[in-house]
Amino acid sequence: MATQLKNLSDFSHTTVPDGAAYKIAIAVAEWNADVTGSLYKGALETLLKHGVKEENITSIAVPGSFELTGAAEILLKKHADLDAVICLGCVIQGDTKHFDFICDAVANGVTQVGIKYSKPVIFGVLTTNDLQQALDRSGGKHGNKGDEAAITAIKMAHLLATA
Ligand SMILES: Nc1c(NC[C@H](O)[C@H](O)[C@H](O)CO)[nH]c(=O)[nH]c1=O
Ligand SMILES: CC(=O)[C@@H](O)COP(=O)(O)O
Repeated sequence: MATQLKNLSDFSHTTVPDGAAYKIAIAVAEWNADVTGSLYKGALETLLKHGVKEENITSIAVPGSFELTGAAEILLKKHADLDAVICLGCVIQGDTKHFDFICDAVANGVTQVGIKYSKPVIFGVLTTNDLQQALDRSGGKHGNKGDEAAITAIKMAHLLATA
């Protein structure tokens, strides 16, 4: 499987633009808080490492991943100067189809919000079969999806500013 071949958070630091000029928001779901807390820590540290100023980072928490779409809408409607929104969550398969509905809703929802506001809305949501897969991707052997989301946000903000 692809993920067994590499750490998904490996990035060439020379290809990441300087984030000093960008204002970025992070929306993080509280469901599976141990996992999403690690995603958030990784995203925040990565933004700071790549030059985003602490005063230019806005963070909000929402109950679950399903609410991330609403969070992105609220943030971009209220803060027109945002350059990107990072949405972090962890959806773990249970016994019913609820997992499918949440995953589809948040993936499609954040996509539509990004299109609506012409701003990068980054899908940093783990959608896993079990807790171990989530732990492996939030600071474990397969890296940290939060790091990846932060790098993506900076790259897309740079693209928006320079295209
Ligand atoms: N089971 C998970 C949820 N469920 C909650 C939903 O996201 C939502 O808050 C609820 O349906 C009310 O609208 N959320 C996750 O983020 N992760 C899960 O595993
Ligand atoms: C993704 C979920 O909502 C899930 O954790 C809920 O579990 P279940 O499908 O057993 O109700």
